[in-house]
Amino acid sequence: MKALVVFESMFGNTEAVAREVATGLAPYCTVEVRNVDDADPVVADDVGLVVAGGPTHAFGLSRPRTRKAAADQAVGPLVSRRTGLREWLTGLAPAPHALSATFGTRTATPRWLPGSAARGAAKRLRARGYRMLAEPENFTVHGTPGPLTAGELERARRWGERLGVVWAAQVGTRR
Ligand SMILES: Cc1cc2nc3c(=O)[nH]c(=O)nc-3n(C[C@H](O)[C@H](O)[C@H](O)COP(=O)(O)O)c2cc1C
Repeated sequence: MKALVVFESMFGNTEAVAREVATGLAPYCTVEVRNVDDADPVVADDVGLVVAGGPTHAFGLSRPRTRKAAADQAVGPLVSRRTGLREWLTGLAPAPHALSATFGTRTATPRWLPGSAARGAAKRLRARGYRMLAEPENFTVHGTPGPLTAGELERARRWGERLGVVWAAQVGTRR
C-alpha cells in the first residue's frame, strides 16, 4: 500500500512539515510527497492513504488573492506557485478505497485567531466521500513567513508515525 502526501506551501514551512509526516509514515508504507502544483486529481488505485496539508490563510484554505498577498511578502519565489489545496481538493476524484488525513500550518500568535486549513481540507475531503483516519492537525509558525515553532518538525514526524500505526491497525498494512 502507498500513502500520498500532498502539500501546498508558500514559504516552505508546510513543505517541511509534509516531509516529516512522510518520514514518520515511511516504516508503514511507500510514501510519495507531492507539491500541489504537480499533484494528480486522480488518486491511483494503489494509494490507500491521502494526506493533505496547507497553510492557513484568512482563517482557512488559501485563495488566489491570499497567495498573491503571500507572494508580495516573499523574498524569493513561492514553493507552490500554480495552484492551491482548495483548488486541488475541488477537482479531486472520489477514491472509495482511500482513507485520508489533513494538516495545516498557522501562526503561533495571536493564539485566538480562529480557522485552520486542516479543517477546511478535511471538510472538502469528506464532501468527496473520503473517510478520515485522524482529526485534522495544526502546526505553528512564527509570524507569516516562519520559521516553524521549536519542536513542530518532531511533532510532525510523530503525527506521521501515529497515522501509520492507526492505518496499519485498520488495514493490516506494513512494509
Ligand atoms: C495572506 C495570508 C493570510 C494568513 N492568514 C492566517 C490566518 O488567518 N491564521 C493564521 O493562523 N495564519 C495566517 N497566515 C499565516 C500562515 O498560516 C503562514 O504564513 C503559513 O503557515 C506558513 O506556511 P508556508 O511557509 O508553508 O506557506 C496567513 C498568511 C498569509 C500570507
